[in-house]
Amino acid sequence: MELSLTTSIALATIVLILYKLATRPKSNKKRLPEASRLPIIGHMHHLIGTMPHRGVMELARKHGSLMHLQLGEVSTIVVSSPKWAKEILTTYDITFANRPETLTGEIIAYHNTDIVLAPYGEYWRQLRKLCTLELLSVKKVKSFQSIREEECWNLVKEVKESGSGKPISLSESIFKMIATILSRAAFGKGIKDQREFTEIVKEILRQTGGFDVADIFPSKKFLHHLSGKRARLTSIHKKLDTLINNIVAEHHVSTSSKANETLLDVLLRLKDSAEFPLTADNVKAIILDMFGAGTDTSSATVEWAISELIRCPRAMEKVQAELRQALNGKEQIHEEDIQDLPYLNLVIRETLRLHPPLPLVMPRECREPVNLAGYEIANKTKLIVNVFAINRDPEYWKDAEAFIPERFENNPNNIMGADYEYLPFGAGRRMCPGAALGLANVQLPLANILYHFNWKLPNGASHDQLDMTESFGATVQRKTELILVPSF
Ligand code: HEM
Repeated sequence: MELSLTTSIALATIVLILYKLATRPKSNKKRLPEASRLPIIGHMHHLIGTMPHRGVMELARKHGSLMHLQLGEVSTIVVSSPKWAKEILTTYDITFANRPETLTGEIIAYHNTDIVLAPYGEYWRQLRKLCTLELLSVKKVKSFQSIREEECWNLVKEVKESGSGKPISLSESIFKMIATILSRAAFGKGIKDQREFTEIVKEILRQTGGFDVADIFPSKKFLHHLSGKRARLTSIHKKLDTLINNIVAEHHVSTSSKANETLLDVLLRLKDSAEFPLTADNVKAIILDMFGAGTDTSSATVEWAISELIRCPRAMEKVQAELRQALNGKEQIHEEDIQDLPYLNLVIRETLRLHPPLPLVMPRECREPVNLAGYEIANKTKLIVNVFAINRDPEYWKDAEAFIPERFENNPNNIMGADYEYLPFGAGRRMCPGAALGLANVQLPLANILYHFNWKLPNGASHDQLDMTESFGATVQRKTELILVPSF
């Protein structure tokens, strides 16, 4: 059979291309170490069935503390050692100062106009300034002291009313208390829809975190519809938007004194100012952040602290003795009473080391191509800093897996290790701006729970039988509710 001239030319071209591909010199670009990968899904199969922070830590232990992960379509670099965290969060911090776009951010966070997800730039810088000067300043955090004290006291009364020796779900009570503290700080006393608002925030937190199919295949829009995620998020957003609109509409500026303003008062005062002009949607996105970033993080920390103390009776006894000696029979605790209690603070720091609520911090994204130690990193590469792995790096931490609050004695750094070996609040430009509020919302609740009651596991279980399984979502929480029996 004779071939036509065109077919012959086409075949010759294909053969030539194949020959060129087969004989082309191998790229001499240095490639980051990585695990074996599969077409389309990349390295996702290594993470199936694992908690992402633990799965990624195991991969890093095999492939190195600076490694590559292909998550579907998204090229990602993973940092898992203090040395690399320091290098990237100092020298390359500005290069990686963006956040990757996510479906949740687009739909829920008013097109990524909140603080957590806003792209690096002038708008985000203004928001951070707003946090430092107004919303999360030391003064503002202090101004909410009486709210914290009242709500902690309400929790104590609730436990007392439920009776000595009767099991209660501390998980539920702690989350409710912290959500109420934030709600009162944001909106003032008793908003009508507070319960519904808290439930929606909880639902949003359930929908975030992990490696969502929509975020690992951002170009495959049909998957976002197929998985039902887009529809779910849209429905949550509608409910949330209506609720915040109602809250704003019913809101009366409660005070003429700046010192006593709620977070919403501050935002409404600034909304039309020349200094921080904000749209109505910007105000809603920022309010949402205060809850989204502030509730689960603090409540998980209080729960993990109590869980670790239950499993370590020696530390429990020591922290309770410190509190009881300092408070000397006092009924209601004020923040001044516990400010300088060293062991309580060591317990909180050790809890945040073993259980950073955001173990993979918040992902970042490269803003331009960069050469990192000889590796070419492309624009828009995602960055994951595995703080969980860093906080447990055996090269930096003796008995890294054990709960030993004393390890922080004589270590003056509170929220960040000098060598980037301790990063529960992240580091660099995008570091948590709410650390002071977050810590205040951990310290007083924990002090109250430990001071007023002794705790044990239900049904006579021994302290080492407490289930410590994690569940990965927006934050890492206990998988099972923390049910304990108080005595007083
Ligand atoms: C124990 C409590 C908390 C912990 C452990 C925590 C931890 C973190 C971490 C690890 C990040 C990511 C940092 C990074 O990307 O490098 C973050 C970001 C953030 N946190 Fe917190 N946080 C806590 C409480 C709070 C509170 C109470 C608020 C405010 C009410 C808050 C507001 C934020 C915001 C707005 C961001 C985003 C910052 C940005 O992207 O520029 N956090 N937090």
